[in-house]
Amino acid sequence: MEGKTKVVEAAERTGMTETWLKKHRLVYIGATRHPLILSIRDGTIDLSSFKRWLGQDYIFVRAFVPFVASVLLKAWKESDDGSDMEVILGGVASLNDEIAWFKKEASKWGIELSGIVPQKANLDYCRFLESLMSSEVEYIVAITAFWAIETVYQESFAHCLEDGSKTAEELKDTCQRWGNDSFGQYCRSLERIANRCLEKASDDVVSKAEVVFLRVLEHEIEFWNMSHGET
Ligand SMILES: Cc1ncc(CN)c(N)n1
Repeated sequence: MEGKTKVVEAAERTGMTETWLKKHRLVYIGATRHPLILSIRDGTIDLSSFKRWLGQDYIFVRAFVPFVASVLLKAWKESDDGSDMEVILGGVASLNDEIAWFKKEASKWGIELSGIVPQKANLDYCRFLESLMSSEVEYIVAITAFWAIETVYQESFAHCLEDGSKTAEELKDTCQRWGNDSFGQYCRSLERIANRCLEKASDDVVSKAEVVFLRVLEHEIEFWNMSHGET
């Protein structure tokens, strides 16, 4: 009987990310349909907001690299599936391209990246990433955060490329960077890893992962809010 209960619990856990996305729908929409994204999509974006976001995101991405490296290390030590490492390594490779892209894009917009001062929301987000790098944080919790961080950008920028969007030509490259199909597939690979791990995790670890998922969404909203220039 006890064995049967365990099987049922595991089945209920299949697709935990889907459950969370439904449960926290409003916050998820806040993160993926932020006014900055909507203004890119409807062509009304104020370019100074876009440039502020670009400069801050370059700083964020530099801090994101060691976080992803820490997830890779956890996968190597804790994962029961060797192919996780390859997906995460693909993420590291894409961040290498991302950094080069930021430099090129900044020069296109006349932004001096070395002069950017990180804003509070950015520092808070980077500190949060750093807390997840601790060896005490389980792989499952870290991979959940990684999936959520990448997926928010994928869903946000893909929205600016959908039929009917009026995204300016000069911003399409930015939207393509995260909104393209192959980035979408990579996010779904991360989601599959997270779900597979969550299925086998203890209730305690699943709760920790859910809290971290929500905190990622909140940090992403604060991050977009910085583009207003008030923080
Ligand atoms: C804030 C933020 N979140 C996510 C991503 C996607 N790597 C990003 N570049 N910046």
